[in-house]
Amino acid sequence: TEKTPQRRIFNTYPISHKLSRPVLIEAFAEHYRQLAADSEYRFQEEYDDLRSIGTNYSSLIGERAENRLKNRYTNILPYDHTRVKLIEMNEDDEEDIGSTYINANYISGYTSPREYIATQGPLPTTKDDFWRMIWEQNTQTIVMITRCVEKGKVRCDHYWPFDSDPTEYGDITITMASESVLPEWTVRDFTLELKREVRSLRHFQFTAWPDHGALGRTDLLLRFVRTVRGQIPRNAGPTIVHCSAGVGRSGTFVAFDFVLQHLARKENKFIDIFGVVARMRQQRCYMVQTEAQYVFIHKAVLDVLEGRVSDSNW
Ligand SMILES: CNC(=O)[C@H](Cc1ccc(NS(=O)(=O)O)cc1)NC(=O)[C@H](Cc1ccc(O)cc1)NC(=O)OC(C)(C)C
Repeated sequence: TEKTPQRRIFNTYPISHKLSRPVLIEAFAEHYRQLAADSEYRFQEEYDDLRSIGTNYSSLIGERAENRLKNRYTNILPYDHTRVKLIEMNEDDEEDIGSTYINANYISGYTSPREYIATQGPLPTTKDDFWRMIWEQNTQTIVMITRCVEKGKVRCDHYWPFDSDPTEYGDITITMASESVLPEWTVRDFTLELKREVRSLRHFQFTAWPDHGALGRTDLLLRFVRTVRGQIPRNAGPTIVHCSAGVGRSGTFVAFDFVLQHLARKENKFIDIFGVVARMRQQRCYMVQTEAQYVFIHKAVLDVLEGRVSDSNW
């Protein structure tokens, strides 16, 4: 009998497809419409395809018994391969991994492989380590996307001074130089001092985004991201982005900031939100933690492309 021609069936995407799904910018509106059709069926499908990405990476240091109390949530641990290591404090020869541990990961961005550090909201027991990380990483911008207490639950320690009195966090003295409270966010300027060296840092706290919820208004996120992006010093180390767990709202902020930087370059003809989130998921677990946040990123990008919200860089 005539041999049936062998049809090669790809039951698994080639790796490149699995981790990226670029869309022509001029076709993005139609792409969004298709994903949103039938009660967002294809958004759900695409978000489900992200679930397994990154789950093969280990979090052995975060799982250690001596580090258990340094984690805010039992299920949100930093991957070993991208975790931020605090510089050794003791002189002993053997490495004391516990003294170098903080629940934080480097996240690559549009201009640098360590453009951001995504981290949990500090705990009372980790806020000194948090400031130590900021000093060691030469961070000059903190983006906080949570309130300390939401719906009666503590989401983050008040890890900065309550007033302008200099306050010590370990070896570092923090002084609040100014505080500007706006309807949706607060901007604070701090000075940090260690062994007579003084540095400055700007703290942006977005206060209008409930945990596990979607923000709803894309113009708010756009204005906030642009405000922050426009004030990050060029010579600074990684920008710290945190919420309560450092994955949902933080991941949404980072993804949108990345895409806006990408769109600002006219030579770019494609946009790959799936690929941006997939890459972040290989660096920190659950980045963009809900499907609603994933849809929200798309809606915010669509609104920018269609001019419903103005972004002068774009
Ligand atoms: C869905 N909620 C969670 O997964 C949170 C961690 C978390 C993730 C994301 C966010 N949003 S944010 O990243 O935007 O801050 C807040 C909190 N985890 C907990 O509350 C976990 C329970 C849990 C929930 C879901 C799960 O799959 C596994 C374990 N509880 C927990 O860690 O309990 C403590 C705080 C008493 C130690």
